[in-house]
Amino acid sequence: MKIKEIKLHQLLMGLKHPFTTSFGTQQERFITIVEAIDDAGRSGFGECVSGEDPLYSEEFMDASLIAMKKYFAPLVIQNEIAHPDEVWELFKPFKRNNMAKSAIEGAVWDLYAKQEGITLSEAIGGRKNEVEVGISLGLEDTDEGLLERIKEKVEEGYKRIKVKIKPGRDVEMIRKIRERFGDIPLMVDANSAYTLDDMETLKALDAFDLMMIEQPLAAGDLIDHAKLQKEISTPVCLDESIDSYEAAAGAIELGSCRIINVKVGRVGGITQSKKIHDLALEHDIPLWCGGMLEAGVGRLHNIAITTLSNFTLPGDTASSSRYWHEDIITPEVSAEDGIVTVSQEPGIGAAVDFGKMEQYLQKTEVVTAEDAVDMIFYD
Ligand SMILES: O=C(O)CCC(=O)C1=CC=C[C@@H](O)[C@@H]1C(=O)O
Ligand SMILES: [Mg+2]
Repeated sequence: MKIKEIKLHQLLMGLKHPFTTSFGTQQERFITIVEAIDDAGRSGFGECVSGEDPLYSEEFMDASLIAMKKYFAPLVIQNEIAHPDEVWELFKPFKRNNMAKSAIEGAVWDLYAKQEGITLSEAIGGRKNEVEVGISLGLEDTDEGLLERIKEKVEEGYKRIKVKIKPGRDVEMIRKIRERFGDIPLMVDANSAYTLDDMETLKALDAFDLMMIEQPLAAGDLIDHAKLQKEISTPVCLDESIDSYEAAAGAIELGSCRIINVKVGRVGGITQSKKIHDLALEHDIPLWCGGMLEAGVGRLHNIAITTLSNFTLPGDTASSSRYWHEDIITPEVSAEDGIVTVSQEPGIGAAVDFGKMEQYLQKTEVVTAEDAVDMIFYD
């Protein structure tokens, strides 16, 4: 495959409803849509999921944009790529910057699938025609406000409800949810807000028969999570700590978790996600696909990865309309009773709608073959 140029479409999208986690409240989302264009004028799309600030992880959009422009976009233009699995190898000398790598790699995967006339799911090796999805709800100002949101989403049929917790908004809040909604599939995500000093609180959560507790302790930690998992019966699920295949292997070996949330961007792309998938399958660790408040392109990539067999738990990929007044793809992602049907159109399976994108577009930058990877220590 020969990629002629890459466009980086930088969007600013207002969220319909503010999203509050243990580390802050988000009202809008900066998103970069990567468009890789081949000699025949076909386009493949990826989405960069870095945050605006390095709060969820060390990556943030300004840095990702530089990494994409300076290294990863030029590398895929300057090299002939036979299969998208080669992209990770091409990027390998450059450390981390996984979300930037994944955005470029994702566009190459979509382009490859379109060139082959197959769906992205088929290109990855997925088998499902539909996937089950849940919803991730941020903290509300009051527990009553959260209960109202949950009621709405349970009625919409989402297959599980994930709520954010933080110290002071945990045990009592979960008790109220259980009292009101009985035994709905429920999980919590702490975004690394606790330490082992909070063992009493974390143990108290065991009483609520939660599907899992996601990333209770420090981002990157595996040791303390292994200690915690020994003390509680609720499965620990790791998100922020699994930033590579090696981290997944370490977590499995140490017993740091019983479930893994795979975010394609966080682990460096689809090729790495597949590797983690196969490893987890071998060790009976179920997976689900986490969300990063994506626009349509990222949602479609998430759906494609979820079609792999060991993504057995409902993920975060809720309907486009839960986040955006208008998404940038046609048709939008739509969950019916917690089920998303996988499109049979080639590639990501929906059109990027430039008309709709216009309202969010801040800037488009174009990277061509002339934009060299200018490194002092690189030949
Ligand atoms: O996209 C979604 O609906 C999931 C949102 C979500 O839970 C998260 C998005 C971005 C960063 C984190 O706060 C977080 C998570 O930890 O999973
Ligand atoms: Mg999380």
